[in-house]
Amino acid sequence: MIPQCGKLAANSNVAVVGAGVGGLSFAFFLSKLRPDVSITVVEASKRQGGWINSSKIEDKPGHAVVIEKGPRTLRGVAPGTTLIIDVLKSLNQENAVYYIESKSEANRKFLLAPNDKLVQVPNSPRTFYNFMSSPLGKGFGSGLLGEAFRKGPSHKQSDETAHNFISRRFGNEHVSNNIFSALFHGIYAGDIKKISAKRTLGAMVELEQKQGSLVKGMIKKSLSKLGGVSEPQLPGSLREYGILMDRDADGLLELHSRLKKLPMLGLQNGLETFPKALAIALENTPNVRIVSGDASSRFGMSGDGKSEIHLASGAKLTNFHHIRLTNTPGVISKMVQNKNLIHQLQKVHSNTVVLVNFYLADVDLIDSYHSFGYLVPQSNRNEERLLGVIFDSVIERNFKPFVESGEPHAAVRQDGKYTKLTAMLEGHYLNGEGLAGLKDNSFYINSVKRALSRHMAISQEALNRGIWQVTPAKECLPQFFVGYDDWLAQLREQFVENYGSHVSLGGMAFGKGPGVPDVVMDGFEDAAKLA
Ligand SMILES: Cc1cc2nc3c(=O)[nH]c(=O)nc-3n(C[C@H](O)[C@H](O)[C@H](O)COP(=O)(O)OP(=O)(O)OC[C@H]3O[C@@H](n4cnc5c(N)ncnc54)[C@H](O)[C@@H]3O)c2cc1C
Ligand SMILES: C=Cc1c2[nH]c(c1C)Cc1[nH]c(c(CCC(=O)O)c1C)Cc1[nH]c(c(C)c1CCC(=O)O)Cc1[nH]c(c(C)c1C=C)C2
Repeated sequence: MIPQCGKLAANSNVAVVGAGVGGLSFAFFLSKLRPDVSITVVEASKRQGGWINSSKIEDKPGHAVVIEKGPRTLRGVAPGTTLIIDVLKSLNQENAVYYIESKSEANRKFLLAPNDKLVQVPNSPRTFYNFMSSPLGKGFGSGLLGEAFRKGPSHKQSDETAHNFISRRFGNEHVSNNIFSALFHGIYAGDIKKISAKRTLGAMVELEQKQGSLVKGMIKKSLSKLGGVSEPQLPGSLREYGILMDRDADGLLELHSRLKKLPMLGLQNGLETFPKALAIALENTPNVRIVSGDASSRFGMSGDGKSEIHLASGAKLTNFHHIRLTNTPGVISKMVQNKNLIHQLQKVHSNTVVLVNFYLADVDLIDSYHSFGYLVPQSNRNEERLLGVIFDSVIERNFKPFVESGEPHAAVRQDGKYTKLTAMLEGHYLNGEGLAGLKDNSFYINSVKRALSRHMAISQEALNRGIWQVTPAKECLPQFFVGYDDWLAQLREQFVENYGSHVSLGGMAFGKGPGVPDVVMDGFEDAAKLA
């Protein structure tokens, strides 16, 4: 987000706080658009990539296995994914791109019913029948049939919880408790009963406000599409990207048209391949430097219209015309001095997710549940406080090379069987206790073993033979509370009051959404506003 501001003067200095994918993308695009501008990226840790963290273990001498400790897939439909793939192409790394076909088993998803049975999310008449016959189907059929006749709120309200919105539209709370609460676990690690409907279900909220109901709105939208088969168009942000970055418009349109039909994509050696490629390109760019292992402790205006950053090491970086912050509101609140700003930033809580990675060579324990994975809705008793499980080995074995010259994915080449999965726990369940409530690694490993045995009948003996790793991602996912959009508008005003156009905000909490594509697109758009 950049307040309405002028372009950077020639030979300006810009600082970027954070070398996650948001900060690296912003720096990359700005360095391309304005090679005269000096850019300093300040990163607290010694590694770059932020929550994107593709680590490696060696299960046999010389055989490296990628273990994802953060994101691993990108949704194809997001315009930001087109940007990511096109940047990888410009860096001659298109061969690293893999995709999952819509009809692939890796695009199936399961939900855990209250009776601890895994039920596939419908993608065919048979799976629809099975789903509706399960406890998860309660209230869905009647809710959908009556949805078009249920009125919206008597008064236009600014915001409400996603739970209230869904429950009003379906005329019962079962659909939220059984289905939508699981999706909110799988994206926000959050509690649907506390998250903003406007921020997370904006398109649905707009349909109710404008068309009176979701079904009416979707029918109207479909009919309008039937009216005129329009030529495929590039979204505005991609058109701007093509022009400013001198990318072939037809090629971009073809790329975007192809990507938006793909449910998800991944990268060889993990998603970290993208931030790594950005960091290498930046390190080979004149006027750009990355300072790693030294946190920004505070920043502010230095009186001459410039801004400065104080580092944890005691060093001070001065003479900046613009500072880009790409951290969560809680982290930023520790860097500012203004009490009102601190108070406003501290209103946003970020949930902690505990990731438990499991790998076992030579045997496929996932067997009849081959899919992307499963999510646990709030209607399940869920004593382990499990949010969901991703079946990485199923995803990897179904990856197809995005370009013809691309090699089959290592998992496919191997053709051997193996089990790789990532369980995610805690999230909003930890909120009552905070970080002090985090348990030790063996507690989480045992919780996942119990859950996998109960949900998938995987034997404890097999689970005991595998490799386990536990990674607490502390305060990683900002929670979009009810009224978040109004909060963000107020925060933007406060930043302009305090820093004019000298500071901008990027990253999960301030842009279009929490996903990598959103953060990368925000980075491009805001770099373009300055350039
Ligand atoms: C468990 C998990 C799973 C996810 N899965 C997906 C997925 O499947 N698909 C998807 O699209 N998205 C996913 N996401 C979201 C994705 O990780 C984020 O969108 C993306 O990584 C955000 O990047 P960022 O640069 O905005 O922030 P971050 O990655 O948080 O980077 C911020 C950087 O700032 C640094 N920093 C912090 N404090 C300071 C300081 N004081 N000074 C200097 N540097 C500092 C940090 O070390 C970090 O490197 C997932 C996130 C999590 C946590
Ligand atoms: C079980 C917990 C979690 C899983 N992923 C995340 C959590 C907290 C985090 C996360 N996952 C995605 C995003 C980006 C969302 C976006 O706006 O792009 C984030 C922040 C991706 C994602 N996760 C699911 C879907 C349908 C998507 C979007 C498509 C994609 O990018 O692949 C649902 C889902 N998440 C998890 C599982 C096991 C699951 C479905 C079975 C893990």
